[in-house]
Amino acid sequence: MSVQATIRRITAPEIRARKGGEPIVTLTAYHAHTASVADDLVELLLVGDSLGMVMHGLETTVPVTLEMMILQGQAVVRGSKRALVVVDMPFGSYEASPAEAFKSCTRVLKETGAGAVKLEGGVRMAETIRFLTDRGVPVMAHIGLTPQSVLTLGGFKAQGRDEKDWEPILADARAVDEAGAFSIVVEGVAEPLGKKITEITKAPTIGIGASAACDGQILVMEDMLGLTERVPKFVKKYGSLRDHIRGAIEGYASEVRARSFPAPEHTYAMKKIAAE
Ligand SMILES: Nc1nc(=O)c2c([nH]1)NC[C@@H]1CN(c3ccc(C(=O)N[C@@H](CCC(=O)O)C(=O)O)cc3)CN21
Ligand SMILES: CC(C)C(=O)C(=O)O
Ligand SMILES: [Mg+2]
Repeated sequence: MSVQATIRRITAPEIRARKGGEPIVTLTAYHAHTASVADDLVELLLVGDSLGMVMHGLETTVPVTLEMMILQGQAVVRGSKRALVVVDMPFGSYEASPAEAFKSCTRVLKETGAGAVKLEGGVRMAETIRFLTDRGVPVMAHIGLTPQSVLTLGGFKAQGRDEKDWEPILADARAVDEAGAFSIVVEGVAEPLGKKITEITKAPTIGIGASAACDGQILVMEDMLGLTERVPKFVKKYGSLRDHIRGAIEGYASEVRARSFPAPEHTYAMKKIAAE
């Protein structure tokens, strides 16, 4: 058996090679259970810092910590076998310098077993993306609507809906592409801009609220399952888990109240005493 045979995961270079090919199917996952359900149906699982909003009820992703990302990254790696696991770097863990980013990113890769990291920012993060990729850290970039900048942007607002705003976003796309990102998340941009970014980059684009022309798509799993209470405009619900869960809990509650649960098959009988 070759040493390679033990590596069954999809790798960052394999995702990179998908540019212009079959669309790359990706979702977020925060836990072992959701990771294991989705693992063989998607190519890539992102442990998004959106977990702060979705799992913890925070208003933004700003308070999310490296410890939170590492804990859920470990869970997703344990729950999956085949998908490439990418962990979002949280606000404050990578922006100050390439050296600080390297320290935070290698901590994530070592402690979780994930195959890559993602960080937000274009031109301003290009030097860091080059520094990391040159030193063995595969980086997924994230441009357009970058939620960690919500405090300076003044809200989660779609970008590039006026053509005069395109140039800085196109410059971001070029910068992260040339810096060696293996793929680029393009979030919350006008549809023609999402298409244009996809046309000018060598790395595959993963759209969320961007364009069907992107090389792949991502959604927050809880959003598309219909589990999240409020969702952005770009979400399509492919399920209605909230209703499904409520139905199950109503069934349980009524049977507990009627004393019809637990039934005999859910209880332990006494051991039979051997005849004397
Ligand atoms: N559940 C969830 N889904 C996400 O996709 C997601 C998160 N949380 N948290 C992290 C970021 C934040 N994201 C967001 C959050 C809100 C809007 C939003 O409310 N947008 C409005 C206004 C758009 C505008 O004015 O331009 C919308 O109507 O979609 C968009 C993206 C995307 N990410
Ligand atoms: C929505 C994706 C791209 C993300 O960054 C997250 O889930 O945090
Ligand atoms: Mg994120």
